[in-house]
Amino acid sequence: MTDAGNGGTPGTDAHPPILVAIDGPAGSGKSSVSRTAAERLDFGILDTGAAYRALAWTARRIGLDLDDAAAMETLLDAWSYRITLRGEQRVTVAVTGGLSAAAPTLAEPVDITTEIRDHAVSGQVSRVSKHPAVRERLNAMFRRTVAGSGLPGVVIEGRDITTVVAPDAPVRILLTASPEVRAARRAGELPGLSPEQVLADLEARDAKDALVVDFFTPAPGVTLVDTSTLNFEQSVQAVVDIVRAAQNAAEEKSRL
Ligand SMILES: Nc1ncnc2c1ncn2[C@@H]1O[C@H](COP(=O)(O)OP(=O)(O)O)[C@@H](O)[C@H]1O
Ligand SMILES: Nc1ccn([C@@H]2O[C@H](COP(=O)(O)OP(=O)(O)O)[C@@H](O)[C@H]2O)c(=O)n1
Repeated sequence: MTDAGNGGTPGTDAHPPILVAIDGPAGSGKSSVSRTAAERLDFGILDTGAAYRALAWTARRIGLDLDDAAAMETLLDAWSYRITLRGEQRVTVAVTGGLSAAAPTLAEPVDITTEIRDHAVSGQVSRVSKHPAVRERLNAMFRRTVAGSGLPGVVIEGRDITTVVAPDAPVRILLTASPEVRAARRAGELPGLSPEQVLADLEARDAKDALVVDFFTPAPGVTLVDTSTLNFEQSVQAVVDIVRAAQNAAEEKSRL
């Protein structure tokens, strides 16, 4: 498993980046709102769900049992993963070492940016993300990626960023919206599926994911942003305002 990013030269940054941790359930706007907010702040963006999706995609491609924690750990040993932290999102994976015979087409990096959004991957990804050992290894990769990014700041979004991956981040936000609003947003992206089917799939995935991490209740110190009645622009502005207020407060404190 290798670290990922195109944000800078790893290991050469004098200051660790300012972290903005954002969690929330599917369809709350994490990816899209976080990405636009990061652009406005001139920060990078790390979409952690993409790694779980990419791991599930790779395991399915090789024909591994996603419920088998040991098989997922063996895959991680041979897995090379990269994601961009700036600009258009690109996700690539490769499989080397002992597993490469089972996946000859993955010997060189393959771009799976589009494939990881497939409905089939969304339906299976919780089988991979439920394994504590997988989570620990991906979390360590996320921390290394951010620390070595060379960027002034990184917005990192997922399900357990505010609580596990970066509990000390100076800004921590939980984005929520009602299930109906989240399903309606997702249905807009999946024209082949009925809104009822999208709502059922989304609630089923949230229920499975919530067995492992709590992303519905803000942990102490985490700011709740309910986007149910906010449009996209208002949601982005709410996040940017929280980050700017924290930056101003930190500057004020350093002057005292
Ligand atoms: N506040 C909002 N108002 C309207 N649409 C939104 C809002 N937030 C997100 N969206 C749209 O909803 C869809 C799902 O958002 P996304 O960022 O993929 O959610 P998540 O990453 O939390 O699953 C996207 O099409 C996005 O553009
Ligand atoms: N920090 C994270 C991020 C994602 N995930 C898992 O990865 C899956 C895909 O995450 P995602 O953020 O791409 O999902 P969406 O909310 O965008 O649909 C989730 O359903 C979780 O199973 C996780 O367990 N922890």
